[in-house]
Amino acid sequence: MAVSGGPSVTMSRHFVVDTQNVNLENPIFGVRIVGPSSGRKLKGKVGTGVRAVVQVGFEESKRSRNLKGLEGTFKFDVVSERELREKGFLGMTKTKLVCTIGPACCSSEDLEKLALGGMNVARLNMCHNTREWHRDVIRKIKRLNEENGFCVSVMIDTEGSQIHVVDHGAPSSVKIEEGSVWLFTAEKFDGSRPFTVQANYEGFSEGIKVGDELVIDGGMACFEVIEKIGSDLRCKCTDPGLFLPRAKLSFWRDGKLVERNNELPTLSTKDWADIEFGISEGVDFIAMSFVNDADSVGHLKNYLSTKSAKSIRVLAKIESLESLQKLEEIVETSDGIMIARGDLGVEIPLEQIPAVQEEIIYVCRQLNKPVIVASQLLESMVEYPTPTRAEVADISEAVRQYADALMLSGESAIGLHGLKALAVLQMASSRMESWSREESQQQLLKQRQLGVSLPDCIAEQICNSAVEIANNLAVDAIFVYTKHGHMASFLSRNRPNPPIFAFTGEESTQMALNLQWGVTPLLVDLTDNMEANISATVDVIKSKGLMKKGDSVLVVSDVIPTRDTPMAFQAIQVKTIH
Ligand SMILES: Nc1ncnc2c1ncn2[C@@H]1O[C@H](COP(=O)(O)OP(=O)(O)OP(=O)(O)O)[C@@H](O)[C@H]1O
Ligand SMILES: CC(=O)C(=O)O
Ligand SMILES: [K+]
Ligand SMILES: [Mg+2]
Repeated sequence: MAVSGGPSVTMSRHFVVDTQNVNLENPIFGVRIVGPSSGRKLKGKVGTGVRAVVQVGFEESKRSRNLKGLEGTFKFDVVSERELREKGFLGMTKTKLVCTIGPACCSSEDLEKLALGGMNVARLNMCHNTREWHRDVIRKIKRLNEENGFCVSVMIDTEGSQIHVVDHGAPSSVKIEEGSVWLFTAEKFDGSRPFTVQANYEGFSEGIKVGDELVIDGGMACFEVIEKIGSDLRCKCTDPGLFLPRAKLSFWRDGKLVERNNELPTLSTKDWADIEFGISEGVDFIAMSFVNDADSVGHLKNYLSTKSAKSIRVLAKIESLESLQKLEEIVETSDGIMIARGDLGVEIPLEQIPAVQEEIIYVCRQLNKPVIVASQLLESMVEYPTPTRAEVADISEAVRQYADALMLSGESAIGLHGLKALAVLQMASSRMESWSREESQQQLLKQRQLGVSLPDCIAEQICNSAVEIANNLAVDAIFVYTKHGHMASFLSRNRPNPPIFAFTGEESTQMALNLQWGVTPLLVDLTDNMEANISATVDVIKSKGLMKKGDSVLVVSDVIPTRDTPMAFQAIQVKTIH
């Protein structure tokens, strides 16, 4: 969609940068609008070849005269390139897809199919399988990225500490009849002992009283505690159902959860060993299970920086009652959030999950952290080749709420139709994205100002305004040049209509941005000369035939101070392609 002959716009209106909350210690701060005749206010139609520039900085900066050429060139990952070629800018999917890798999809061929199917992040759940198995999968993914031109990030998900069943006397599920009496113990037993269940943690019954309710997997079956013998519990089934392997145990009293995770560390000795493993294998994300407070997240982040692994992003999994109570501080401290609805449903009544999900997504957007909606999105597809209508509605709701990413668990890890499930995720999210656009439901967020320092405030406001401009002008794409990904992430936070192409010189930034809504991260050697960076990247896309005359892009760049440009500034430019 070219802007040539497009809507008449009063450029100056869009470029108002809200400086109300900015601490204006520096009096030279201001907005400069550069039109075709520099210095004059630009008013009227945006036509082909017209370029408008807004610069915000501490003072008008000197243009670098050192027009060095671009050192390197960038490569599209094969999936983004194909998607752009097939569907055009507006057709690119915004919602990111995470797939859990398990025995059903761990061969190189399977992983390649998932990558081609749109997997942005591969998740390895350290609860299962051996470290050697995980290492093998990580290396296969890295090889595919390198040799086949994919861009798939790797996430490990810690096992965490949780009370669950180790042994219920059978390899798969066991039926629980109404009225049957079972012994729950932490002691290991050999072979099969009927009506006996081993829990993983010897303190599992601490503080539990006769009369408490024991709930299996958030409602798969219920028991009443009828006797306490030492630390063992004798329980009578009040609501029949099933024990699955690793079934989770929660205790309830007077309709309220008996909170108990405090006794267990968020990161166990095994988790620390898995984290070491993740660092040595160069993973991009660590998802921390059963986070209860911000301190544990901060602790892991500090640890990673002492290990020179600061670029690994830490995602806090929200799956306990306690984490909900401390949501804001956890979101603030972490690099992103996973709404782990599976375990969350064990800790809070199921009917609260939809509202809690919406609230978490809202808080994450406010604080500008990527958020993944996880678990049971397409549960029926573990077995069946088509989803239920309710599942499609669930996916659509998460997309409508503007979650950054959706995650498959068992659907890809052990399911019979993992690839199909991925296709359903992509189709359903892409449909809802375009619907949202058509319905123009995208009002700008009533945003909280996040920046504290003046440069941070400027970057944030620039991105908010840039998205408004991009939507109003209906540009085809937004280009952002970014080192650490902050500007790209602020653009994504505004959920713009056009796709965001984030050019970065840092591989860790590229891999981290893989999780952010609407962002296609591209690795490129950036020089200090932003004009040269812009024209070189545009040239590459043009030379691939992915952009044509009349297409328009909005460019957001961050010029870092150098000897030639001693002042840092950010600029928004709208360019049409000749
Ligand atoms: N690496 C693996 N090896 C074997 N089975 C796996 C593996 N990863 C996942 N699975 C299987 O897929 C199912 C769903 O996987 P997933 O990791 O999402 O479980 P989960 O219980 O929801 O996650 P979490 O333990 O983090 O709460 C698991 O129950 C397990 O049977
Ligand atoms: C993903 C996960 O950990 C859960 O849903 O519990
Ligand atoms: K886990
Ligand atoms: Mg979980």
